[in-house]
Amino acid sequence: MLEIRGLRHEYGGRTVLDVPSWDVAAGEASLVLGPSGSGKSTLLGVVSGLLTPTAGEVRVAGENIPALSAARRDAYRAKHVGIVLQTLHLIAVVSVRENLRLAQRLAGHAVDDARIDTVLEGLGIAALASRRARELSLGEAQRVAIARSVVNRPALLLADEPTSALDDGNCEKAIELLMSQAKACGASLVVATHDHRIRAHFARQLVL
Ligand SMILES: Nc1ncnc2c1ncn2[C@@H]1O[C@H](COP(=O)(O)OP(=O)(O)OP(=O)(O)O)[C@@H](O)[C@H]1O
Repeated sequence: MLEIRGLRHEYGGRTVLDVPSWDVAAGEASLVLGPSGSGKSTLLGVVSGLLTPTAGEVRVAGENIPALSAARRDAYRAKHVGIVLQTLHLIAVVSVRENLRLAQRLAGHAVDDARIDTVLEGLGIAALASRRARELSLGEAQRVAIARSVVNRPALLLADEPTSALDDGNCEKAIELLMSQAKACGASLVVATHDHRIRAHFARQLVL
């Protein structure tokens, strides 16, 4: 699903990311570990097509993402990539359902409330559908962000520090939910973190 070759990224002539070779198979879960500043967010930015690397190939289902035009990269991200960031970026003043409908529209899909209900039920938050995002607890908001990331059945689910703000119980739950949701849509999961608590969940690890 994901094949990286000779990937390098520089800021101001300083190399901040250097990944000679890395593969993630379809449906596989993989952890990217590294201390602050080691390039984890840069790697996810490149894989999601938000950032054009200085050099290298990033193939997703055979397509070299950095070589696509900006418009095609946006379309690729909307259709095939789900992203959960540490800052959840929910739209605070609209309902949970509207947040998910917006994700469907942005991906060019028709609104599908049945799909939204299925995803919310799978995450145990069906009762929150009409609540405004700003009225949610952190744990609830995180589940909504996971729901939004999978609502369009992505091929690739990326999570940047999804657990570092969570206590041990919620940390376990968040990882289990990410894994079960990735499995439910057959997505490859890539979690970038410096949180060593979640290491044991991942057989495959890339250390930056
Ligand atoms: N826009 C930018 N301009 C210049 N340098 C940058 C920029 N973005 C990131 N960097 C630098 O690139 C390096 C890698 O940053 P990155 O955010 O990828 O690390 P990270 O491993 O995700 O860190 P953290 O765990 O703290 O989020 C850091 O040294 C950072 O200072």
